[in-house]
Amino acid sequence: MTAIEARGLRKAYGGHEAVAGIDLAIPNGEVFALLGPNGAGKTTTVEILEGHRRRDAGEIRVLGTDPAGAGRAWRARIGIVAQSATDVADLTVGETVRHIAGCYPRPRRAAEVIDLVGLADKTRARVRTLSGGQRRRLDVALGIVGRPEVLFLDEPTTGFDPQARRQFWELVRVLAAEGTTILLTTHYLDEAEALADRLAVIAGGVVVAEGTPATLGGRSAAGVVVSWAGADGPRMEHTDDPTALIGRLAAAGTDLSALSVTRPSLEDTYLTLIGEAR
Ligand SMILES: Nc1ncnc2c1ncn2[C@@H]1O[C@H](COP(=O)(O)OP(=O)(O)OP(=O)(O)O)[C@@H](O)[C@H]1O
Repeated sequence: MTAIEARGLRKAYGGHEAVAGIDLAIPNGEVFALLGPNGAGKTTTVEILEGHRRRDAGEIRVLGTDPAGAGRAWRARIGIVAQSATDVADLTVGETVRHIAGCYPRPRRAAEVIDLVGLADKTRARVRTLSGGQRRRLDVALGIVGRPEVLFLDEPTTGFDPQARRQFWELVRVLAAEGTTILLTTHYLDEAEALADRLAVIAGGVVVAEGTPATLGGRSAAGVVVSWAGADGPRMEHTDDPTALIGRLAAAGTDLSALSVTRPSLEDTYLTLIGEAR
């Protein structure tokens, strides 16, 4: 079954079309990343799919339901980590998570969720005393406490230190292994590469490329760069056939002790796609 489906999605603010015809089809259990520069239309798309923003046109189904008219039962199956944190009253971390857990029919245990996001030692701390990254971890806890079938993560790791990001990646893998469908927006290409089964690049409100991290934008078919230590200093060559090139170098008695063969990184591919879309 397709967990998230959008066809011909459009949304304009005043005269500006922020989302200009987006199609998405995300099967159950997939981790899907939306990439794109600031203002590309990612958050608008995600908020429409969450049922938090009206669309101008297009067909949408999330868990088989149009989010625009969906009720409490549907909402209980959805988890949201929005880009801007929701204001919470002057509660502790533990009270906040327990309070939100109470809104769901079959929540995770609050202590388990707090532990999963690495805030166990902050359970009794007031939310207003948390650091930015700790506050973001709490947002993630609130997004997953209801045991959602579909989880929307809008730039979830902004402000995380490197260790917290790795812990969060592990958490996403656990949720994915449990069968959660996850739609993630991120500006971290390493995050998309580490987590996403598939990804789409959005620019100017349209999808400019879609694929797996390995194949996006023809990445797997793109040539490689072979570099080695030449007699007169470092040498490099672009080639589609590294085996033949290295064979020729070896036959010519070239020193290959510093040989390297590299494909364009996901970031290289992304920047090329964004550049072409301008
Ligand atoms: N409430 C609003 N009113 C007017 N314009 C808006 C509103 N929300 C978004 N926009 C505009 O729509 C466009 C898309 O914004 P959106 O937030 O969807 O982009 P994004 O891809 O999520 O960007 P970022 O990476 O910066 O979060 C931008 O030009 C933005 O200025």
